[in-house]
Amino acid sequence: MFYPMMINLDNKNVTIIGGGKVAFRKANKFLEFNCNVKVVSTSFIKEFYSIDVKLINDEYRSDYLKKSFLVIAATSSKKVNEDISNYCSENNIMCNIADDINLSDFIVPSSIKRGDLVISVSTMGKSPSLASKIRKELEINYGIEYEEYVSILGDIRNLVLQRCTDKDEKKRILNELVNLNLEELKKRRLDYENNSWN
Ligand SMILES: C[C@@]1(CC(=O)O)C2=NC(=C\c3[nH]c(c(CCC(=O)O)c3CC(=O)O)Cc3[nH]c(c(CC(=O)O)c3CCC(=O)O)/C=C3\N/C(=C\2)[C@@H](CCC(=O)O)[C@]3(C)CC(=O)O)/[C@H]1CCC(=O)O
Ligand SMILES: NC(=O)c1ccc[n+]([C@@H]2O[C@H](COP(=O)([O-])OP(=O)(O)OC[C@H]3O[C@@H](n4cnc5c(N)ncnc54)[C@H](O)[C@@H]3O)[C@@H](O)[C@H]2O)c1
Repeated sequence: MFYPMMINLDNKNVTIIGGGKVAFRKANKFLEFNCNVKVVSTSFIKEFYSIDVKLINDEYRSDYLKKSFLVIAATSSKKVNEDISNYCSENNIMCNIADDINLSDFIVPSSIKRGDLVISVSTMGKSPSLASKIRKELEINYGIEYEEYVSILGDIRNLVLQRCTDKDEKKRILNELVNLNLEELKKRRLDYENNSWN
């Protein structure tokens, strides 16, 4: 079973083997999470040349996986993908094998990111198409305005945690904040910055 968790990828090395559309989709997604992405492949689709990743035009060799925090095998060769999986398990590197969930230590859910709001959907590999369809529905329901909304919630939460000493009161305020709209939330932040509680 795959356990959902959030991994800190700040400045971590992610290595992707393969340069097709699957590798590109994964590379592009990782870039949203502030890590160093290296892609090794015998060919690259043109989209790779306009994103901020290190491209190495070569066949897979295990040397390329050294010092990787995460590895994605997305070549069109089942054999190469299996070799990558074997190297990773022998060397305790977490890997995702794009054509074999059973060889994967982690799988990539479909997700949307609105600043610090991240919503992920997985079907445990039963239907990536359904995960993608639900992601598209979420994109409509949770628009870019959520970026600011969550950021303000974070500001207010810090103020409440600093200034409110009663545990139940703290919980009540934090739970109720999410029912306010953006404008009400901005006003509340101002109120709390000026130290008035209600
Ligand atoms: C979510 C998403 C994230 C991403 O890749 O970034 C993702 N697949 C996406 C799309 C997609 N993938 C496929 C189709 C064609 C329709 C179909 O086959 O169903 C479509 C639809 C499309 O293209 O629109 C084919 C496919 N996928 C896998 C296999 C191999 C296998 O089943 O073993 C094959 C057959 C390959 C073949 O036959 O050659 C395996 C995996 N795909 C996963 C993730 C993991 C499980 C996620 C989950 O929990 O459900 C897992 C297990 C491993 C992994 O990749 O991490 C991304 C949607 C992004 C978005 O749009 O939001
Ligand atoms: N997980 C998913 O979401 C998903 C979705 C569709 C397909 N797949 C699987 O992912 C894999 C890749 O799919 P794609 O559509 O991107 O394929 P693709 O054929 O477009 O790309 C494959 C890439 O692998 C590279 N490659 C092949 N052999 C290599 C080697 N020895 N060393 C380095 N690079 C090598 C090729 O140059 C090419 O860039 C396939 O196995 C496919 O079945 C996974």
